[in-house]
Amino acid sequence: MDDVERARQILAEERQSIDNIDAALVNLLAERFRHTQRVGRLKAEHGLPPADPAREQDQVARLKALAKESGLDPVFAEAFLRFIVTEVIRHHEQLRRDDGA
Ligand SMILES: O=C(O)C(=O)C[C@]1(C(=O)O)C=C[C@@H](O)C=C1
Repeated sequence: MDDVERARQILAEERQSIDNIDAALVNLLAERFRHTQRVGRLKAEHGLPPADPAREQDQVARLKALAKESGLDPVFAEAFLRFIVTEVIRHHEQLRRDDGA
């Protein structure tokens, strides 16, 4: 096997690992959103605010520490969490509107 062939084989193996990880991430995100939908319904039913900035601060601090330990860029970890939480809050606000309708 020549060098290029070997490189192609490694590339294919790495891509298989990446595909597996992407599938796990999607499954985990779906599971997270199932929980946040329950939280959103609870908040809508009881008139609680969709966003909780204090809770978010704790989550960001915890995830940044975990990211550092794992060798992941903590700035990226924070941006990723904020991206998800922004979508969750949008869902919560929709549930609040549905509940009030
Ligand atoms: O914990 C909550 O109160 C949630 O609504 C969940 C969640 C999250 O996605 O982690 C979303 C919005 C809040 O601002 C804080 C956290």
